[in-house]
Parts: sequence; C-alpha cells; structure tokens
Amino acid sequence: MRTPIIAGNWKLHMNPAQTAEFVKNVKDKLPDSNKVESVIAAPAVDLDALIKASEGSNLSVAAENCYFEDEGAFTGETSPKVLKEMGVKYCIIGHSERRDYFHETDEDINKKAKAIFRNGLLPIICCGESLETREAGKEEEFVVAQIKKALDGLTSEQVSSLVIAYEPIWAIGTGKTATSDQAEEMCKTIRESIAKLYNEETAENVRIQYGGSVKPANVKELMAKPNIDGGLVGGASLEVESFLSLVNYQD
Ligand SMILES: O=C[C@H](O)COP(=O)(O)O
Repeated sequence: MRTPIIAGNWKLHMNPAQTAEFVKNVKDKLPDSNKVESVIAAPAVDLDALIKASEGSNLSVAAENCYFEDEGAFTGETSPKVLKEMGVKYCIIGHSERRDYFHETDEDINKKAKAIFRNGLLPIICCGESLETREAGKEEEFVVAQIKKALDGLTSEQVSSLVIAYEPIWAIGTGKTATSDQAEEMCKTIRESIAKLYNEETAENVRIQYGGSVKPANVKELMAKPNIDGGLVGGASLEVESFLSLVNYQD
C-alpha cells in the first residue's frame, strides 16, 4: 500500500523568517504521516529554518536540487552529504526548470540520483514532456526515455523507495492542468515501464506524483486515480490555507 505524498515546491520563494512563520501555522494541522506524507521543498538557504521549525511535526523536508559530488571545488553547488547531515529527507532532481534554465541533462540527473542514495536521502525525480512533444504524440516515449536514463544503475530496492513526479511542462505555472485522465494515463505508463525495467513489485511500490497547476480545487479528482500517489505543487503550496487543504485532501 503506497502512502500518498503531497509535496510543496517553493522554488525561489520565501526567506528563513517566512519559512519559520509558515511552518508554525501548519505544523499542528498536518495529516498523520502514515495517512498522507506532507513535504515542503525549500530553497537551500531556507532549509535550516525549515528543519528547525518542523521538528517534532509530521512535515518532511526536501531540497530542491543538489550536486552529484559530496564535496570539492564546485563553487555554488549544494552537497547531498551536508543535506543529509542537516536532516533533509528528500531531494527533487530533474525539475523542468533545472533542465531548461540550467541545462541539466538526463546523465546529470542519473548521477544526482546515485549521489542522493549514496548519502541516505531519497530522490523525487521529475519528468515530463513539452507541448510540442505532446502535440507530436510522442509524450509517452519521451517520458519513458527520461525515466529509463534517470534510473540507470539503480537497484530495485532503491527504485521502490523513490518518488517520481510527472509534470507536463505545458501545465506548470500556467493554470492549465492536465486532465485527471491524461495525468493518470502517463502515471500508469511510467509504472508499467518500471515493471518492465525491474519487476511488478517494484512498480507497485514506487510512488508517482502528478505536478502542474495542482490546487485545492482539483487535488481530490487527481488523487482518486489509481496510479497517482501524490502531487508536486508549486504556486498553491505558498499559502498556508491552500497548502493545508492540499495535504488534508482526504478530509
Ligand atoms: O514543482 C512544481 C511544479 O513545477 C508545478 O508548479 P505549479 O503548481 O505552480 O504549476
């Protein structure tokens, strides 16, 4: 039985004081973590504040990115080893904004996934097609290829424990959500591809989120789909009431 996982991705928003205030307002209103896992991914400069503020609560902490080396002469990068030492649980990798604006490749993402596991963190691996790819009818082969490259060399045990976030690029921050059927169809395809690459048990264990204009108004419909196990939420995770409605979607 997969525990649903709703993760806010704050992107480049919030400072440490706003982070502490946000967590103070949500920490006692989060669902039981074996009912729904609530996660916030914050900018690296806010993680210390996020970890301190969420101590003793049901909130899991995620980083939005990390490097694939633990230490060395890599100016400006974030060490997965230090993220673990700080108390971070998850790290998002392969977000389309990282792929587009920072030219991250599937190979980088695969190296990051390995670095994350090496350090005892868990990756949230993003994938998703552009509008152009969807209009060409090539979205399934595109996304399956992204997944295959991201998971290369990972064990079935590792894959069972990670999270995949399917985020069609055309639905991110646009207010244009994929229909729940479109989202379900791709999440199912991803799960089937994992069954082929690994086995049925691994595919049954892996949690797959949908992301792209998820809001309190559509979260229930998306979460009712059998292959959608959660949401990766940008804009709607920045307000306390909206974040609480999302994580408490079962109420
Ligand atoms: O990581 C989150 C996604 O990019 C979705 O962002 P959004 O909910 O603002 O569309």
